Amino acid sequence: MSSVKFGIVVFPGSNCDRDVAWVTRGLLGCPTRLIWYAERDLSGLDVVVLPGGFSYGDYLRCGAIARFAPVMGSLQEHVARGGYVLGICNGFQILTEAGLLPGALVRNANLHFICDRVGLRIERQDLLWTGAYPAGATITLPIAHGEGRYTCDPDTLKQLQDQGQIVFRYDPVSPNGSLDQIAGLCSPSGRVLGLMPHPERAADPDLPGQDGIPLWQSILQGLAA
Ligand SMILES: NC(=O)CC[C@H](N)C(=O)O
Repeated sequence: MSSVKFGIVVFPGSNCDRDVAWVTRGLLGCPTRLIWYAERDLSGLDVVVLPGGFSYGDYLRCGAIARFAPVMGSLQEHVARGGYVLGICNGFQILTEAGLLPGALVRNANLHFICDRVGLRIERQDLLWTGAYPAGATITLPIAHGEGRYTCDPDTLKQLQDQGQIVFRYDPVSPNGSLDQIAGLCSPSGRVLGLMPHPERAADPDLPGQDGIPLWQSILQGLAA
């Protein structure tokens, strides 16, 4: 039993909240609280997860409405206090819409929803999220999105590159046309991570892929230290 406390925000239309809870509570044995989007209490949580799904039916743009949910004000405060946030897929989209991560996720280059397993290169091993992966690791994780093509202006891209904020790159090919093969990035402090692939769908020993397991182990190792 680990004492790392996870919160998972549930928006109307989230569909990966219970998958994340299955990993954090079921497999890792960590205290895990599901937090309805209208709540504001994030006290006592180490890591807040924004899960994948179709919040508000993906109307306007994925994540564009969820960013106005009451819980998002508390999430901003959680970040300001130095708390950790993990945005997976729709969660990553919500983080960019909320300005907690730079840039935007727009329609896949082929205009199709892509459900597949993709290769990824892990660019940093010094973060809370990646410490348990071997240096230079390439892994395979599932993706399932229609708006996963990362884009930003040239100055922002240079800043992301210079500050080492790009954590995951598609390798060898980007399935969705993402700028600079970007699949996941972090805030300058490294405490906020967003990624399009789904590490929670590659953590159960009964599933064919388990390359998500080290991401969850990294968090436990980092916060237990
Ligand atoms: N799996 C997800 O979180 C999907 C995100 C979003 N609904 C999209 O299609 O891009």
